[in-house]
Amino acid sequence: MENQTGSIVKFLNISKVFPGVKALDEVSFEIKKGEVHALLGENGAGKSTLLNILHGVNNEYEGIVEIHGKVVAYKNANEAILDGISKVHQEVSLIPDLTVGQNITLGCEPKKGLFIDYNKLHKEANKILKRMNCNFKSEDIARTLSTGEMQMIAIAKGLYHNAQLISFDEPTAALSNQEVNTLFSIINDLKRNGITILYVSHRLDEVFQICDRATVLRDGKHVDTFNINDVTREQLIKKMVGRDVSAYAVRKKKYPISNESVLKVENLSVNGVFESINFHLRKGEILGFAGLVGSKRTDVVRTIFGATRKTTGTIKINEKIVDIKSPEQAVKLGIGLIPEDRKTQGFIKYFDNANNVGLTKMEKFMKFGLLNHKSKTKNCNYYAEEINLRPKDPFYMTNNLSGGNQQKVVIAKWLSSDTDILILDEPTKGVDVGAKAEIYRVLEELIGMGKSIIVVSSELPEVLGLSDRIIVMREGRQVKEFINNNLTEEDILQYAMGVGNDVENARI
Ligand SMILES: Nc1ncnc2c1ncn2[C@@H]1O[C@H](COP(=O)(O)OP(=O)(O)OP(=O)(O)O)[C@@H](O)[C@H]1O
Repeated sequence: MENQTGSIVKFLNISKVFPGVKALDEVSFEIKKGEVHALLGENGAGKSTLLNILHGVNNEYEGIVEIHGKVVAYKNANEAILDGISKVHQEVSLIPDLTVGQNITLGCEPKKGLFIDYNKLHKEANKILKRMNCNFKSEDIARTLSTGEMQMIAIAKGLYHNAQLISFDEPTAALSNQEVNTLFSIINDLKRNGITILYVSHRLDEVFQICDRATVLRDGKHVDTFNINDVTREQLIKKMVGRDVSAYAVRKKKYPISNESVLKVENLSVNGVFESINFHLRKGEILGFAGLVGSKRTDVVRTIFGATRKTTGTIKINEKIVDIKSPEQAVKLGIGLIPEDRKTQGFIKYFDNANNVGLTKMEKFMKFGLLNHKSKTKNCNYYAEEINLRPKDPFYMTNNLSGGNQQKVVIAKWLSSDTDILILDEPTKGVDVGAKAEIYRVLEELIGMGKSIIVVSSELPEVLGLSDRIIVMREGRQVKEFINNNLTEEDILQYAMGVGNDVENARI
């Protein structure tokens, strides 16, 4: 029997340099066999780079990786999988038109002579799915499954290859509460079976809930590795950020809200998606939208922004009816939307930070018909400082930033824009704890300047901490509107989950 407390992975002096950035600087630590080990750090700290090295995605680095005491240098992710090192990442890449079983066994299908033995393939895949208590089958087509179920396939793929370690990178970002619970019970089950978990997340509650030990990276350097029970939340944040930061959304000042309504939405519907949405947004107010995954909050704000065509309803800006047919029109009318999917909808791949941050106000940087690069760079420098962009370099290509820093660029683009109405969809998803606090502070500043804000968020403490009023949605319907007076998470959840049925008296 193997030593349960021995290490499965040892990183020894791992360094990795990208042009202009030392992403990892002599990082050394161990992951013990059978533990759930959190890998933590701010955006750009080096977490993904280290994962890529572990999984053979990135094979040019300095230092040594040992698995089970043997030095390894995987040339690609497949070599790592065959050696028992698997990964489940946020954007699970499956072939949607293949069956679940084909996805699980892809590249290593059981064969009968020269041909794939489909009977055996489904039998083996179903055995794994049963072990994981999944309620879908190997024969199902992958495309028909939910995000959470697709993640289960990625885990099953690891188990098919006899995974000894599975890494998870922000696995809960797109999951419903129930799917998160299922995932955690599977992780506990894997752990009981001696499988090691490496867990990357910015959601600290989850880290305290399921992790045994944690390693913190900061600016590519190893800060500490410790038992999670030995630190408080505040101590953990301090290790990550290097200073005291509140991870909670708290409004420091309450500004007076005028009665002037800047946006009015009446009976807005999109056939088959959501119906009869009615609300108004006042000048200087933060209006929160709460609801479970699938409640269609994103669809509502995308429709207001002109990215989806409405079926019925009226939108008024400053009491005037407008017909917003495209996002360009919305921007002209003074509405900005920071989308949830910032990677594909937020920035231009071939632009540097200065161009991306300044994207919505290029005409402001024009002087005598020429682009004034100095003021564009100054604009970027200001916001890079505000939200702690890493690296802050205005000439750095946004596409080469870490995932979280790319998000910060998109957020900076809209914060720096001159929109009167700003809609933020999941503003702090994938954003580190330090930047969260900065974003909350900038939102407060904007409100102080008389702007109006809509925040869609799955993080209840965030909606509760920021909003003056909160609209709760469930399955495409607006089920409750609250004035945020000492509201609790339970108040919101009972409507989001369908326990409360105060639809008739929903508006206050
Ligand atoms: N392909 C690349 N080219 C240039 N620089 C890169 C590349 N990939 C990563 N970097 C840089 O390496 C550093 C570490 O990035 P990494 O993606 O590992 O951070 P992270 O901790 O995973 O951040 P996040 O929480 O935002 O995902 C960052 O400064 C990033 O800009």
